[in-house]
Formats: sequence, structure tokens, C-alpha cells
Amino acid sequence: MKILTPKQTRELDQFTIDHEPIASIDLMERAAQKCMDWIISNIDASSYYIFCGTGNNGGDGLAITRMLDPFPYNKKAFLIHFSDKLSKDAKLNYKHLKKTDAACLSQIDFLEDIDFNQIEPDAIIIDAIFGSGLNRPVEGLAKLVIEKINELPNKVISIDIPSGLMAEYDESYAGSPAIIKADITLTFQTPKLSFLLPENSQFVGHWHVLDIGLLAEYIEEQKETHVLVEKDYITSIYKHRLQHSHKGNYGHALLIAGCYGKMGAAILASKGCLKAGVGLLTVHVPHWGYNIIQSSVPEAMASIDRSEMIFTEFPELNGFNAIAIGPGLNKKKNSVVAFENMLSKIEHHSLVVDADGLNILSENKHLLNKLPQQTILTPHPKEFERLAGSWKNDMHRLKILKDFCQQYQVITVLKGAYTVTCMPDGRCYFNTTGNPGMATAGSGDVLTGIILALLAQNYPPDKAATLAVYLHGKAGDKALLQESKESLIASDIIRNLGNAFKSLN
Ligand SMILES: NC(=O)C1=CN([C@@H]2O[C@H](COP(=O)(O)OP(=O)(O)OC[C@H]3O[C@@H](n4cnc5c(N)ncnc54)[C@H](OP(=O)(O)O)[C@@H]3O)[C@@H](O)[C@H]2O)[C@@H](O)CC1
Ligand SMILES: Nc1ncnc2c1ncn2[C@@H]1O[C@H](COP(=O)(O)OP(=O)(O)O)[C@@H](O)[C@H]1O
Ligand SMILES: [K+]
Repeated sequence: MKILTPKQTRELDQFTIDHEPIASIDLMERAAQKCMDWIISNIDASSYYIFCGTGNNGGDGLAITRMLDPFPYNKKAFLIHFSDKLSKDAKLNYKHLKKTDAACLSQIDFLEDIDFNQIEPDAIIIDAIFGSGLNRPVEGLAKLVIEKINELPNKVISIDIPSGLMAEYDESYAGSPAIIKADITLTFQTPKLSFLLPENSQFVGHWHVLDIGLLAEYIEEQKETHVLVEKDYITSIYKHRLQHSHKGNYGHALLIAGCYGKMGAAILASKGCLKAGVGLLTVHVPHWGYNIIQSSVPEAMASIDRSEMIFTEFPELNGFNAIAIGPGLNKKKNSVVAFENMLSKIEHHSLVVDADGLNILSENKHLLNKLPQQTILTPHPKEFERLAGSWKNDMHRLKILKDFCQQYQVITVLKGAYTVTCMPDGRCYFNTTGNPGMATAGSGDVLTGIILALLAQNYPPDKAATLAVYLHGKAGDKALLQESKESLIASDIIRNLGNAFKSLN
């Protein structure tokens, strides 16, 4: 699903109004009805307090209040009068609600006009103060109301976007002084970019996209800049195995991993790779790790370093079509030299760099220029900061990520919730699978193994990265059916890779 900018969202609304065609007031009615349908199906409450602004978001809130009328709920709508400029459609809905139930509607000029004590703790608050039209930090009356709502124990449902949050912002934006902390956000047609950034999860809560019938024609024409990766996209890139295939069809991968004390990383990445369908896997380990890898991963072949403890050399690269380097490596000088040598020998191979491979790059930045085009880097945020520098806010981090990928022509998988895979041309793919149980030692090593396996199977690097990230998260979600978020460990992700692949069929 494409994520649209605020400008594109406005254009999409207008395109739908012009081409469906539909009057804007009817579109608002449709949006409000979709919210109502969702609320009635999912929420069990007897009282609703609807806080409405003066723009079209407030118009949605006023329409929702009217639609609650046939139901046996207590309801009260507050028009937060922070501006005299009521939008045309908000005005129509204001009049309409006055006719339906004038008593439930109050205009609020001062915070004291609202008796917050009357709001029962189990009542639902609907936040329709600001939507996508917010264009500056919230001040004055609206700020006071938002702060007060955030102090209440009530469940809050935000319409379109939590009031005070912007769909997109730049690095100079230090956050609005007041933003609604929603439990649920019901957003229209496509999610907003800000929903996917860690710093905003405290405001957005669980978000749901409601299809209000805005025209797909317009969305299809837009460039794929920010994409939410869901099952339909993944099934479109997934290649089924052919009946008459043999292991030679699925590539020969080389994994360079492990050092004294960190052989576990090599084992986890190897297993992730094998369980993601590679034909053949060779693991290059220090001498000391030979017995460990052979007995823990009998399916893999071993290539043994002359060094007892660390990575100092690599096997002949001909014969491998994909290489991963980094899990459980180390950053000693001899390893850096071997890494640099290897980069100079790479020709047609696809490459993944993780963990200490990334730390070597951070400490030897000239090596970034030697990476083959479309190399996949898989940093967690700390590793990315070491690679590319620090950021002022998460939207700025996204900009740094795009600049970095464009400068070095690499693909970067920035890990976390909504892992973002950024392409050399700056396109960003946000993953939707995975859970906090995956924040556990070795989980990233498994991902490296999966990416390696898909590269060896000849997936183009951009598709290998997005598919691997999706499958890794899906395996984590499947693991959660038997485990808790605390008990889930990296081996559980490996064990559930089969279930993750099956979910694509
Ligand atoms: N278009 C459609 O077809 C559909 C739209 N829909 C709904 O419309 C919503 C977008 O509506 P919107 O554009 O009217 O913006 P909204 O956020 O309600 O109001 C902002 C207003 O407040 C003002 N303002 C801004 N910042 C401010 C601040 N800090 N402090 C004080 N004032 C501030 C600003 O005016 P300004 O003062 O800048 O002139 C603006 O007029 C969207 O989220 C969705 O819910 C749905 O019904 C589906 C169909
Ligand atoms: N809250 C979360 N939601 C979804 N995925 C997560 C979450 N926390 C961590 N993960 C995933 O778990 C993996 C952790 O990787 P990493 O930090 O490199 O771990 P390690 O270095 O221990 O192997 C990443 O793929 C990341 O996306
Ligand atoms: K809102």
C-alpha cells in the first residue's frame, strides 16, 4: 500500500470529488459512516464524548455524533471554537446535528466550558479536533483541551490522525506542545508516514485504515516513494519452487561469520539461511569454530580460516553467487584487511553486510565506496547512527537514510518495529510483520541468513530484502502463537520460518 504525502492526500480527495464524482459533503458522510461502522463493530461502550475542531476533521466528528443518534448511547459533542472559520462541510454538519439533537452539542470558548468531571471513566472520547489540515503547532484553547484529554483515563479514538500530530514534518520540527495520545486511530484510505516512526507510537496507538472509496486510479499514478509492505505485495514477488528443480537451482551461499565466543551468531545465521531455501551453504569460520559449526549445522559445509580465533581470509569466491559477512565477526585489524580484500574480489556476487561487518564500515568509512552497488546493509538504529551520523527526529532519520542509500548506492534495512528497507533511489518500504518478542539476541543474525538465502536464489536485492524482512517478522509472529513476547528467542524464529513461507500460499 502506498503512503501518500499530505499534498497527495488533498489531491486524492479532490480527484475523487471531481471524477467519481461526489460532493465533498457526501464524501465526509461516507468517511463518518465508515468510522461509525468500525466503532459499532469493535467498541462496547455506553457513552461517547466527541471533541470537534472547526475544520473538516471536526466535520467528521459532528457527522459521527449525528450517526450515534439512533443508538441508545449517551453522547455529547463539543465544538472547540479555536477559530471563527468553520469549514463549509463542518458548518453543514453543525446545522444538521443541531436539527437532530441540539441538546448534545456545545460550543466551547474556554476550557472551563467543559465539565470534565461528568465524563465517566469508561466513556469513549472521540478526537476530531485536527486532522490532516494541521499546519502549525497547536496553541491556545485547543492545546489546553488536548492536554486535559491526555490526563483522563478514558479510551481515545482519533479520527484520521491524533490531533496535534502532523502526517509529515521536517528535521526542524521538535514536536507539537500538545498531541492527543490515542488508543486507536481510524485513518482514511492510506496510513500517514508519521504513524510508522518510533517517536509517534505513543500518540497513534493501534491504527486502522478505513477504505472510504477514494479513487485507486489516482493512487496508482503516484510514484512509489513510501510503501507499506503487506501480504499482497509479498505474494506478488514470491517465487514458487519448480517441480523439476534441484539444489543447483537455489544457489550456493557463502556466510562469513563467528569468532571465538560468538559462534552462536554463525549458527543462527546458517540455520536462517538453510530454512529460507538456499541450495547450498558454505560457512567460513575461524579454525576454533570448525567442530561447532559441523556438529550444530550438519547441512552446511565449512570453510576454515587459518586463524584460530577470528576472520582473516576468505575462500575462492567463484562458485558462490551470494555472500553475507558480519554476524559474530569482530573488528580486529586483520579482519578489516580481509574484508577490504574480499570487497576488491567481488564481481557478480550479491552481498549482505551485518553486525561487525557494519562496525568495520563505520570505523573505516572509505570502505563504503568499495561496496558493490545494491549491497544490502542491515543495521539496527545504533549501528546506523555509527554509519551515517545522528538525527534530530525520526523524520530526519528517514532523510539521512535516503541520502545514505543514494550516496553509496546501497540498500539499507533499518531494523526495528516497521523495519524500513531503503533503496538506492530513496524508495522506502515499511514492513508490517514482527513483534517486540523479536527484540532478542540473535534475531538479527537470523534475518541476515534469510536475506542471504533469497539472494542466492536469485531474487533481485531489493526484493530479497523486503521479502526476507517480511518472512522474518512473520516467523516471529507465528512463534508468538506458542511463546510469549518474553520467552521468544531467535531459534523460535528459525523454527517458524516454514510457517511463514506457508502463509504466502
Ligand atoms: N477533503 C475531504 O474530502 C475529506 C476530508 N476529511 C477530513 O478532513 C480532514 C482535513 O480537513 P481540513 O483540511 O479542514 O483540516 P483540519 O485538520 O480538520 O482543520 C485544520 C483547520 O484548522 C486550522 N489550523 C491548522 N493548524 C492549526 C493550529 N495549530 N491551530 C489552530 N488552527 C489550525 C486550519 O486553518 P488555518 O487557520 O490555517 O486557516 C484548518 O482549516 C481530514 O483529516 C479528514 O478528517 C474526511 O471527511 C474525508 C473527506
Ligand atoms: N518491536 C519490534 N517489532 C518488530 N520487530 C522487531 C522489534 N524489535 C526487534 N525487532 C526485529 O528483531 C531483529 C533484531 O535485530 P538486531 O537488533 O540486529 O538483533 P541481534 O543483534 O541481537 O541479532 C530485527 O530484525 C528487528 O526488526
Ligand atoms: K483527529
